[in-house]
Amino acid sequence: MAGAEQFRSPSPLPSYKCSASSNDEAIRRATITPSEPSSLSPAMAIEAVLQLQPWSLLCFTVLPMALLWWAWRVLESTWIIPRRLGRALQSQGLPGTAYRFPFGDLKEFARLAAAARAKPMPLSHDITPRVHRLHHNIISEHGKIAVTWLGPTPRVIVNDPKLVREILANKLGHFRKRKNNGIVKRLANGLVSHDGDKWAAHRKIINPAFHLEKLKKMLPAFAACANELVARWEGYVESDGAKEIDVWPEFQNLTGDVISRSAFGSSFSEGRRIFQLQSEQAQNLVKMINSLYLPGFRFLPTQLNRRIKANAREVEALLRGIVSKREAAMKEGRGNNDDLLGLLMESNVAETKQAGNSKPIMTMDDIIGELKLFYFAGMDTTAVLLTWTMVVLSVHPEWQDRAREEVLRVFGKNNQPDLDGINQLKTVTMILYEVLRLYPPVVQLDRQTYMETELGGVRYPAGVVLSLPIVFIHHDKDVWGEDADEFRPERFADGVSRASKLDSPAFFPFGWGPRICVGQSFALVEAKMALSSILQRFSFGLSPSYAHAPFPVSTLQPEHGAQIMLKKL
Ligand code: HEM
Repeated sequence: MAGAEQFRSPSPLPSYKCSASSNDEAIRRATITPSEPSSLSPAMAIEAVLQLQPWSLLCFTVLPMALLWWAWRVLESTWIIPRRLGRALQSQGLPGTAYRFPFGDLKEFARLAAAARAKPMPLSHDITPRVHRLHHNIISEHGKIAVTWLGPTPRVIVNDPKLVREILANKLGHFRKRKNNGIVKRLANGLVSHDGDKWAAHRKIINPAFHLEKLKKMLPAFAACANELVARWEGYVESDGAKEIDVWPEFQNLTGDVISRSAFGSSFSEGRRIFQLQSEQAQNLVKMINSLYLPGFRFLPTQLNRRIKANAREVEALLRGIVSKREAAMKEGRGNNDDLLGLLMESNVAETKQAGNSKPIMTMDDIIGELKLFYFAGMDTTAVLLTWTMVVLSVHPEWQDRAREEVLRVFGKNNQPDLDGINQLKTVTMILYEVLRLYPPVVQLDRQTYMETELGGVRYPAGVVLSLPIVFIHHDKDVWGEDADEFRPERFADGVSRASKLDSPAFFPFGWGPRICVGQSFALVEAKMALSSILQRFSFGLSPSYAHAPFPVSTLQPEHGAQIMLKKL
């Protein structure tokens, strides 16, 4: 830099270079040679800094300090804290791969993930070797509780159902959800991203909208979507032949439509656009996670980031329009509260009144965040449940026949399934539970210790990430018996709590405790309605082109689709 001079300041101020032309006076006062260090008093240094031009102040003081602070935070979170946590766990003799910090397991993980992706597996319900292979290997080597590192983050894998229940029940408030990264929050800033009082207030408002009694009002929406699906399939299939259909995208459309219709009633067509955009956003998110994703990368103007932003803006605008219209209608007494949005707004008003607040507990932005989340949390989860059910019933035609017999007995061949009838479907329920056990849509839950806590005889410091691999618990022979990898719906004949060998439940497809899935009844009624409509009209089997490849993306999806041969009955 032309004409630059140096001055040295006493600790803690670092050395600076500044432009003499713009700061002559400040530099004259502050410049000292190494031979006269004692002549700079702290007051002089502060005065010198105060006299710098704003831009040089920024360049030579604020920016370096910010950089130093950022570097310290990175070092702290990627090295110092993880090492401390890892050492605290090792010192208690917790088994695992704790010494392979930080890249040993990452390399192993990449190798196993590549091997898992390379080829489909034989059609077996034992999917654990393919899904989360790293955790699978660690558990088989080190037991039900083990430490590992995923990159710089130490994790404790907890594979014991009793401890999983204890963590998820969170009676003492020692555990919290792992903080979402910013992208997930931007896609759906709702219940899943909240903690503490905000979560509790939102959950209290949202719960009533999903009560079984309220779902009755949404049943026509469920039925309309199921009818559309089967009518489309009937159009594909010739009357005497069989037709191959990839049911995975079909069910994604169905579940997106169901949420649009049950959330927005008459504004359904805008809802459909939202669900298209949200699906694309979910795929973009996966692309982002699969690419080299480093903190801060999301702010770069890459094509993917621009697309994500544009989508988010459009979804936001559509939702804002729908909510504003509904607010106006409610003020004029024309509000419709037969759909999720109406029920949510009604519950918001009631809770706000009860709390004696002048401002609504959930703001417009909050409501938009929750609506986005319904798509994000409710679409692919239910779509994969239906997809794996079709695959499994194709492989086990005897159960397909039993389910069809039950559906025909309850509804006949042509009658529209209703809630009373749906509640009588015992075999269908057992089948869906068994599919949720073998192919849980959410394969793993994460929690983090919020404060030092004891669990199963080990003291965990605050900040440890706990991975709860639901998929392994659901396939554990100690829990379910030697036939754990087989499809045996009859194990649920006496309900969920009697299904395993243990005397307490070990079935967590919807989570457990206070944060259990708010939409579980919604999802099950929706799945039963769709499955009943399909069983009433079609028989089905696997297509020769089907390749079994369960793969965990955000949910446990069929990597190469789910090609099913449909035949009209
Ligand atoms: C088969 C279908 C579904 C499965 C397997 C499923 C699974 C789950 C699981 C495991 C959780 C707990 C996450 C945790 O504890 O960290 C959860 C939470 C949640 N689910 Fe679902 N879900 C399904 C359908 C739905 C539907 C249809 C909706 C809404 C329309 C929905 C909305 C939510 C919401 C809002 C949460 C957050 C609850 C909270 O944090 O308080 N889910 N779901």
